[in-house]
Amino acid sequence: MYISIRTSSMTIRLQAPCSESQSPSISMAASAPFLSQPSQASLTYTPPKLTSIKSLAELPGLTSIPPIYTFPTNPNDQSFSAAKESIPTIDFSQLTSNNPEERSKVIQELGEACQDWGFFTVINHGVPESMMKAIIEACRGFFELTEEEKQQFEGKHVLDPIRCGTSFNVSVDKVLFWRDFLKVFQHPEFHSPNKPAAFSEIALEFSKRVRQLARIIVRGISESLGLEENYIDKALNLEDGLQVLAANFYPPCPQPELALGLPPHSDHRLLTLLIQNEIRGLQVQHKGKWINVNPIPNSFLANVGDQIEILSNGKYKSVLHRAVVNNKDTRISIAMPHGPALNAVVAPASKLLDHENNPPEYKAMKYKDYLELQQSSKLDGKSCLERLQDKTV
Ligand SMILES: O=C(O)CCC(=O)C(=O)O
Ligand SMILES: [Fe+2]
Repeated sequence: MYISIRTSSMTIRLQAPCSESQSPSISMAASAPFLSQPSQASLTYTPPKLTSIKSLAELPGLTSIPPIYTFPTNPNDQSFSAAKESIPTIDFSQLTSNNPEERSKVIQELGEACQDWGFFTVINHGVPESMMKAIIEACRGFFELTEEEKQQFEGKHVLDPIRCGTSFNVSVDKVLFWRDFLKVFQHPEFHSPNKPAAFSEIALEFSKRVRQLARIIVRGISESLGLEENYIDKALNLEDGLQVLAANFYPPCPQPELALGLPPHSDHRLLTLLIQNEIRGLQVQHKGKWINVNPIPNSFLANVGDQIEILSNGKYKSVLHRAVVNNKDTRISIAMPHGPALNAVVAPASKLLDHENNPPEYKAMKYKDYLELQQSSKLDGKSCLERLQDKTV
């Protein structure tokens, strides 16, 4: 399938991926007016392979987006909350406090945040701001590598420890997303692209710190559910838990109202901790309406993933969120999802079940199987989690 893009000086035809057998890249076939006559063989132009939204966004004079990036109905659905509600804040320092009253208060706040929002801002976390900025710049440096350099890291399988690409999964996406990504496994084994040079050192330090935060927050969540502090740690073997650095790059888009960076989805892990540059773009669904998230400097945005929804038997829901794009600035976000060990089986905690009044709502599944299912399917709301919801019990 070919699609045309008009820039102020030429028309470019792109070959869009349309079947699973095609590689996750878009090859550009030239049809600039001055090259359009096949007889002019000497003028044959072999354009570079277009593998990223960054290289498309940087085409000089791009004024419209190719139809493959255009949603049939307005993707930026207008049902925004008029209320001035904002995501709750959790003071991380209180989670590690020796003062039992302070700790029980923050555990309660954490439980309420998980139940009412599924999202919360984490402050006083102790990760130096310079480190947060350095990892964002390291990721920017990765996306700014040449297309050829990045191609070395184009993973083929969802369990490849280093994988970069564009959209979500171009072999299943019907409409492409205005986003490039880099996903790197950080734990139980640390991986890193070898470019840019400083990436590895910064990523190692940053992910260690973030994993410590995540484990302490997960203990707090466990306690807030009325489980033992270490219940989730032990049940899902978090010592070997999967931690991924998932960086998103959203360049300026000439028609931001027609495109999306990421569609509404829930995160499939236990807990994601996200940082972002100063550009807005994330929206969270709350009480059926979308809320714009304002980036708060020096904080992490945490959200509950599908595995917490399963484990809590639906008491804490993984919440839909999406990324919109803009026509001025590049937005970079780094999500650090923390999951169970790949071979752990996730099921509702038995202590939270009562077979008469609170039967299990989700089937048990090995985390590795869930991960493969989610990453190889179309990103579509909570469709993956819904496959586990056992309505027959
Ligand atoms: O870019 C964002 O803020 C959202 C990223 C996200 O939802 C994800 O990577 O799962
Ligand atoms: Fe997400």
